[in-house]
Amino acid sequence: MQSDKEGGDDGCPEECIALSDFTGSGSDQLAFTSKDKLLVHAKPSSDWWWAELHGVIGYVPASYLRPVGAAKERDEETCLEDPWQDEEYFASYGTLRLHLEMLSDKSRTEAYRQVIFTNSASLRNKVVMDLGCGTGIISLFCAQLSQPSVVYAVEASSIAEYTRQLVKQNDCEEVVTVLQGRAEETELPVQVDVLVSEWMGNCLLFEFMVESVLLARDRWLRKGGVMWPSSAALALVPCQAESYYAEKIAFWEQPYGLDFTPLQPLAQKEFFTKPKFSHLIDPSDCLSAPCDIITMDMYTLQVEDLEEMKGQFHFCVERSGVFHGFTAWFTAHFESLETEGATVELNTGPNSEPTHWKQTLFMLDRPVRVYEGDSISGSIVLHRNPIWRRHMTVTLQWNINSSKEETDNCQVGTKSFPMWR
Ligand SMILES: NC(=[NH2+])NCCC[C@H]1O[C@@H](n2cnc3c(N)ncnc32)[C@H](O)[C@@H]1O
Repeated sequence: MQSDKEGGDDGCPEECIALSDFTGSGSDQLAFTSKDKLLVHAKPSSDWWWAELHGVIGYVPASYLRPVGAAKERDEETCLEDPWQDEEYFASYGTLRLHLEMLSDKSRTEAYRQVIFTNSASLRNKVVMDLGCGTGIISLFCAQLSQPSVVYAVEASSIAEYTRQLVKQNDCEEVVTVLQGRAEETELPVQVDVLVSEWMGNCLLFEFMVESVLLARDRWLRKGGVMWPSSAALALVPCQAESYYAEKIAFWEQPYGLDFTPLQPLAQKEFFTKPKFSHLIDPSDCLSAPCDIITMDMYTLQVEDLEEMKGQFHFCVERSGVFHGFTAWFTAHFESLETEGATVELNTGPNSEPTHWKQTLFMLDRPVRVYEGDSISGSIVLHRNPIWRRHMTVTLQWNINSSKEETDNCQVGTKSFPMWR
């Protein structure tokens, strides 16, 4: 409600600077670019403001804006230079640690070899782009198992210098061309028939390397070309996590005969605010059948879709137990180059061979006893961080519909988990 003085009681109109690009979706949202100066006319809610830019007016996400002249956040200072944190990101891939981890992951690496092997005939004379090739393993599989005309192995980190040596060492120079640089800045001489990449991060999206893959698709994949993976899905299941809960919370009940329970709220905040990466869930800890709550079609997905990925779920509790939280993982599918050919699946869930991603555990603040026949329904939102572009926040909202009247379970809950900022 506007007050009678010049500005409103929410300080409007107020000039704000954009901290990051916002492409917006829906006709009433106003798109803008990082560092644009917008005039905020009203702040109807804490999340969405009514603003104007170059004479156009619409809703904008408040978290993307900072009032002109307001003190810059430390994060904002550093992130305006490098919202992608590329320096440390590509430095981490310039050493062998992560490449050793990925190459040691047989499920992951064999899945890509299987894709190349089962499509070897159709890859003959094809032009392939391996985006983020790392040590070049996928490109070497292509050269070793099939006869593509060329594979452009694109790699931004300094490992690319060694990738060139590996290509030479394995007599693949005729086929594989290593291009050092970010895919977004790489020029290829031709369009490609196949764009292959191993871009999946924890919880599928973390690192947001997928944005680079979508941009390369739009720029270099020829009409009718193939994306590998062709699709990907995020799976979720309500679960028990008794040992993790005991390790982090129950521990304080009586260490060495003393009562340390006043530390439990601190422990819950410290250990359960962020998701737990590399969690190995035992299938017996799943309280229901999992479901795919977010699916990504790599042919139609748009970069702006990545700002906010939403999913709904409805789980029927199949076994009584303690609902400690949710576990998430992903599957990726690689369609065949031949019509009617077999699709290859990379499944990082609890019923498949473990991978280096393992699974991701989201712990509730308070465990809830649930019973067979109960249902847990709700929603998940993966909200990309408007400032730190490789990060996101996962917000889970759930309702427990108990099949037993007498239980006093908390029926509704919601929690947001930063990954990592
Ligand atoms: N599955 C993942 N989460 N990460 C595994 C693949 C990551 C590899 O791709 C490289 N990489 C990531 N983004 C890019 C990019 N835009 N351009 C070139 N190389 C890249 C990165 O340096 C690393 O070698």
